Amino acid sequence: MGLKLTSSLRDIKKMREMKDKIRKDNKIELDLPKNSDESYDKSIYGEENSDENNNAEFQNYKYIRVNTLQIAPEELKKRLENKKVVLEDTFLDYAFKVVSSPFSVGATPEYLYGYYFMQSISSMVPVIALNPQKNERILDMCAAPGGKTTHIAQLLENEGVIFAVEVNKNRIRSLTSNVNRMGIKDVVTINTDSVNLKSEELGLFDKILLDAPCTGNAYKDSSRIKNRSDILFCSNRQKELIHTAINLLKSGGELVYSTCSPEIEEDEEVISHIVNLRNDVELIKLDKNDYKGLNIQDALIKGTLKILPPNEPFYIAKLKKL
Ligand SMILES: C[S@@+](CC[C@H](N)C(=O)[O-])C[C@H]1O[C@@H](n2cnc3c(N)ncnc32)[C@H](O)[C@@H]1O
Repeated sequence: MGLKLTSSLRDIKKMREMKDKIRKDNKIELDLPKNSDESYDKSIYGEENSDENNNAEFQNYKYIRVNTLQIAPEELKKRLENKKVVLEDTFLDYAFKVVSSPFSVGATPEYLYGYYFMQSISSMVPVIALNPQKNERILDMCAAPGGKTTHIAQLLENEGVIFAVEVNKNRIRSLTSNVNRMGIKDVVTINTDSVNLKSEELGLFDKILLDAPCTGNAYKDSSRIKNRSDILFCSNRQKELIHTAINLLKSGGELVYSTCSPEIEEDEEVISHIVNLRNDVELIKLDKNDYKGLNIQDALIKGTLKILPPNEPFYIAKLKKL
């Protein structure tokens, strides 16, 4: 099955307009390719229907993140290997790629015991970039089903506080169920719209993760149809959310912004918007070399990262409140 990653947005004219718009903002450095816009486009998204991409869906989701609150990675590895699951190491000592398995890895007793979470390796990067530390107050603004909330919790070793906010009532159930399954004790779940969160009610945070609602990607949803109005709707919502996020950060506090959409309007443009509009934020540069084994590169804004096929597409940026 070929995966279509091209779209009208990737028209060269459109790319030029977007770059010009971002280029006008002199606060952030752009990492533009030396060659043409078209080759940048290809280098980001790959060729449409290329053979390389055909196996991508398998590669994306067959990763497990070991819940180190419950079991040591080597112990879980041994248990799964005894059941003929073939695992491969990743750049994280607590995450493995599932090369093959005689059964669904979501249907094992170990999964039910909360020993691991299944997610793409790309979706672990925002939490690594956030670098949560014990005893910090952390806000996860768009939390369900909890892949990143539970990842933050294991790094805090149940010593900290995580406020996990989710607007969708049904999805908050899956968040709560994952938090409980994984034996996490320091998460407060809140069912509300994060745009309306106020520091007067919640206090200020050391770190915030804004894993924003987005139009997604063709790897996650091969039938994904994105149109211009969906992308702009998401982009506007993302800009509102990131404003709220900055308001909720302590001075010196840090925010990681991520999406699993490759669209510039939902990625670079949101960061460009906030950095240029507000005087109380600055970009913290992320280093692609910190994520060995992933197909990752600087995005149009240098120091913000784009993860590319065959990994699940993701955009990650980090900001600091001054
Ligand atoms: C990309 S998903 C988050 C995935 C999650 N961070 C994880 O790692 O499992 C975005 C989530 O944000 C929720 N959401 C959308 N708009 C929101 C808002 N205004 N406030 C809070 N949550 C929102 C969606 O319902 C969805 O569950």
